[in-house]
Amino acid sequence: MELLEEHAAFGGRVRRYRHASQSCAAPMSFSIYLPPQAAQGSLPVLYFLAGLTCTEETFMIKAGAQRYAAEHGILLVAPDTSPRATGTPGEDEDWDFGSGAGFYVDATAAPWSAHYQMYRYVTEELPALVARHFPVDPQRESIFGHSMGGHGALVCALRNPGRYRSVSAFAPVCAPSRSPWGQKAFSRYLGGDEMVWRAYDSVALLREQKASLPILIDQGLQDPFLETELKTRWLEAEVGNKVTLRWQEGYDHSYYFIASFVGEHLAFHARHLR
Ligand SMILES: N[C@@H](CCC(=O)N[C@@H](CS)C(=O)NCC(=O)O)C(=O)O
Repeated sequence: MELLEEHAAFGGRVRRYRHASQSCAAPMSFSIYLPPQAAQGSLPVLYFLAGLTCTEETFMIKAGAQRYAAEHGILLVAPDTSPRATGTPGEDEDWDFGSGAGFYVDATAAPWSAHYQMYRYVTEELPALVARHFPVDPQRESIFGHSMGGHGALVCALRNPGRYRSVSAFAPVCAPSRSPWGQKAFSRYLGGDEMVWRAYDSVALLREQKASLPILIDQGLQDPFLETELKTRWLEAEVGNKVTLRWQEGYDHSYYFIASFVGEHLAFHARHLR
């Protein structure tokens, strides 16, 4: 692992690393926050998956989560949103597909399948790497995310019952199979068979969910993507009884919204990670 930068924050350290990823057959970058308690022993770990156009830096810079992670003694890990500069033709043409838009799936369709293996990266390779290099208790993991990353967090937790103690999301893409962003990404990463898409669709997964899982979702009512892309009302109608969904009046899709509620999300995860 190559350390790219390091900063003191709230008595702990923010670090950014690059490493050779096996899953993505490419270099991948991630940020980590080590709270002050990391000097004393192993801690619970909370993964954050970011949205379209974001990198491993966005959440660490904009969400203001370090204050709360230091308070609760939780280690934060934020991966990049896709592999980059893989040489895949077309990967930099769209802001909502390819680079910065891996959608947390394991691509099965060429040419994307060679590098775009973000589901495996986030659920297997990165946690193993983090456990090897940092003082984490791998039995105490939770996950959260925003927009495309809210979709990713929900899918990772719902597909691995018992693995994550809790999951939360800010403005998640709840039903990518019904959203233009999701349809564009899934048809190119996974191919045209919509039955296959279900394995990465939170509403579909929640319908079949059996094991109980603490799920918190915050959604702003002034979010410009709410009706077209996020399909939160569809989630509420279909499986609303399985999640705690909070509608937040006046809030939009930005990191100002995330920063306003990130403390409550950290407290929610801290309760389940104890
Ligand atoms: N294409 C638009 C929308 C992209 C967008 O809203 N991205 C969200 C995630 S879906 C985000 O977090 N952007 C980064 C930021 O706000 O710092 C843009 O680039 O402004």
